[in-house]
Amino acid sequence: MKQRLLFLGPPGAGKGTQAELLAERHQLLHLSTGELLRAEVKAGTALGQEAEAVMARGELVSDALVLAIVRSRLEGHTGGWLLDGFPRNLAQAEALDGLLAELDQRIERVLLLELEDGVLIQRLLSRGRADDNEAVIRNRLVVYQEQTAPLIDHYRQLGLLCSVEASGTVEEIAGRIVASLTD
Ligand SMILES: Nc1ncnc2c1ncn2[C@@H]1O[C@H](COP(=O)(O)OP(=O)(O)O)[C@@H](O)[C@H]1O
Ligand SMILES: [Mg+2]
Repeated sequence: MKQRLLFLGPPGAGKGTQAELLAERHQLLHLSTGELLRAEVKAGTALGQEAEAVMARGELVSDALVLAIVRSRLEGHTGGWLLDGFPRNLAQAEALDGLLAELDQRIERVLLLELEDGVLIQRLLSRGRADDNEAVIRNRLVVYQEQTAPLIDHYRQLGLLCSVEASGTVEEIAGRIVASLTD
């Protein structure tokens, strides 16, 4: 099975849920930049203080800050990994390429979780995180379309992209993901 993966898709598509499940079942390192940033905010670190207001608006925190977080976790890790919420724009994708070249590793597959906007918004509203109110959700979807969606073509051109229908139950989606990683 492929062991070095990116999860791509809009907020609410289920990246975190599926990434956590897959990581646990296949002993992969799960790196969610959103989770790591929220932990920094909670701990009140300098980094967290810098990120908090940006996250509350649904915008992206600085590429340098996020890259530093990812770098610190991937350096020294030799096994498989699964990145969720990173890269989120082309600059981050290029920075990741540079980091992986240094580590002599490469992305084996990019899983795009696809789901229609209406369902995404319903899922996010029922989740109720601090940045899950309607105005911020709309902004996160705009930021996704403008900054993150261009990564779809980028990874398609590299022959790494695999689309997965992200509707249905957690286990149904997990089944589709595993099937797409073993072909
Ligand atoms: N790679 C990243 N670059 C910049 N900001 C990020 C990144 N990852 C997470 N964030 C910040 O954390 C917030 C929440 O991210 P995340 O938990 O991944 O949301 P979701 O999974 O709902 O898309 C984002 O709206 C953004 O402010
Ligand atoms: Mg998430």
